[in-house]
Amino acid sequence: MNQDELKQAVAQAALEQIVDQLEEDSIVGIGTGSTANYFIDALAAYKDRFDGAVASSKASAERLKGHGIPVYDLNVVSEIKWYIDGADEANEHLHLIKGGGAALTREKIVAAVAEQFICIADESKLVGKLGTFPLPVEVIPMARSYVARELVKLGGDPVYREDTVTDNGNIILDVWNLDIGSAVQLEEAINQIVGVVTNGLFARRPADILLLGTQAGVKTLKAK
Ligand SMILES: O=C(CO)[C@H](O)[C@H](O)COP(=O)(O)O
Repeated sequence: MNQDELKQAVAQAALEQIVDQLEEDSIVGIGTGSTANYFIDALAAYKDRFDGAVASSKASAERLKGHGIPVYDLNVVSEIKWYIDGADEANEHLHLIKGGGAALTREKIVAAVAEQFICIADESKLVGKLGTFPLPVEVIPMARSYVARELVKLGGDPVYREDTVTDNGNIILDVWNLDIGSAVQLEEAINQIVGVVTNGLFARRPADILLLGTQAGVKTLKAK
């Protein structure tokens, strides 16, 4: 199977995990990216079995609406049972790096609200140590240079992602060469920098389940 087929397989596996539990008032939290897109497309076949979705990006909201799935503002939703989303990297603790698609802040918000975060990824995303993929940091535009200098003090090499404006009107710094020892500590330290909206480390709120698409089938990983 190629990478896209692996992504499609984990999306299908995630659907199978939740489909029997869907109720007419269920709201499903939906992530962003190509793997999440496969999940949206698979979920569409069951759109009459649940109420609707909350999306972590404008792009996902458009895709959901294109399938006729109602999309709710998070502020009118009190309960989300599942959040289904991809990742750029995952480790055995189910700590993640996310934000390759620049949606990290909304992803983190929906993940925080959800009871269960089901991460879906192909096997290339599982790593021994996080940090080969540059860590995305969403930053208020006027703070870009200041935040970049502070990230250098933390040992990283920030690169401005040109031509990218997030759905929240901010910019992204991709931070290379970070030594991610304690992901929780680093996540908190970066978020303390004034001007940072949030960073793409999901360690304080890791995934609950990682469905990993491998050549030997879909594996289910729980945090170690
Ligand atoms: O964090 C994300 C978007 O901000 C995505 O989940 C991540 O980039 C993985 O994308 P894909 O499923 O296309 O490999």
